[in-house]
Amino acid sequence: MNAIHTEALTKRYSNGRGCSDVHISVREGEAFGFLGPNGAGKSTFVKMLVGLIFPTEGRASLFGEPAGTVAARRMLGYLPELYRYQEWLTGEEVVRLHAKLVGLGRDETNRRVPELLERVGIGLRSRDRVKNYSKGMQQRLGLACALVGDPRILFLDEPSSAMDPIGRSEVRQLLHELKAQGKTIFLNSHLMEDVESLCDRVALLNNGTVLQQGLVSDVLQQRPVWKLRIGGFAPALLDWLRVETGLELRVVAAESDGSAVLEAQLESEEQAGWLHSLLIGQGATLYESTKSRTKLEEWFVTELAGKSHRGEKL
Ligand SMILES: Nc1ncnc2c1ncn2[C@@H]1O[C@H](COP(=O)(O)OP(=O)(O)OP(=O)(O)O)[C@@H](O)[C@H]1O
Repeated sequence: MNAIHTEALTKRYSNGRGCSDVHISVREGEAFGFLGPNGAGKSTFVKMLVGLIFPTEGRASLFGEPAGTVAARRMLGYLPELYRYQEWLTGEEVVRLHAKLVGLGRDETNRRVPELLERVGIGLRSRDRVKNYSKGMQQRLGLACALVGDPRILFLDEPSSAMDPIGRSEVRQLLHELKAQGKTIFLNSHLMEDVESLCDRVALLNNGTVLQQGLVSDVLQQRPVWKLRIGGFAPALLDWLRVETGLELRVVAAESDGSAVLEAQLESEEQAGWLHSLLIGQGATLYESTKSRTKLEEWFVTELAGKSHRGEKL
């Protein structure tokens, strides 16, 4: 059974925006990255899964329970994109409140709350009032609240957007630990590196609909970029190669001694070999040739290139 399953899930706000016809399946223990430009509909989709808004059409379930029901909500933890906690309470009180809301007993609350506050990096500040917390601290608090019920599925909407690089790397580490414990993670994020290192699968949303989805490993293998370090480079050689091969070759670096690094997206090792022989045939020296994986960010940009999107700023 899938941890998350949606069929034609659609939310149309009165202004016609939202998201439409989203089909997604996430297996238990998987980390799923939900990507897309600002305003694509990522938060809208998550809000339907956690039961905060109702779909206009379509269906969604968590471990077979219809989204929005008590049975489904019991299984999830949620860190919203726009989090705000009771600023007159201390961090510890906020997490205790959430423990109560998820029905944790006293002993478990007493054990879990300090442990979680420590784990998300609030530790010593847990007795300060939330009004004295920075945005990053409040986001850490939000993570503790999402985790307090030990949920099977975690919905995280930009979980480290307010954090400094140290905070981001701590969150990254925490998410890896949670995944290793078998939690299912649904991650909305603009941080491609985080998605790339954590997620098994991704979907790319644009203007409310899914453009592409698949395994991260497949996406990264789609168009490997080759880097060729050569000697004897001249602009005329590049022009000749472009015409001869029809490839989009780019000069990444060119030195006055004639050495240069060329970059190209190639389909196969054979094509790379052919390019090598053409270069050598033209009198260039091939110092090094390496295949690098396509980064998710390049995929994101390439897939969206030339397409209109809502392009909203945060
Ligand atoms: N309550 C609402 N009423 C009307 N329109 C809304 C509402 N909430 C969101 N929208 C619109 O629906 C679209 C999707 O918004 P959503 O917040 O889901 O996008 P997002 O992909 O999460 O964006 P971001 O990356 O900026 O957080 C946007 O055009 C947004 O302006």
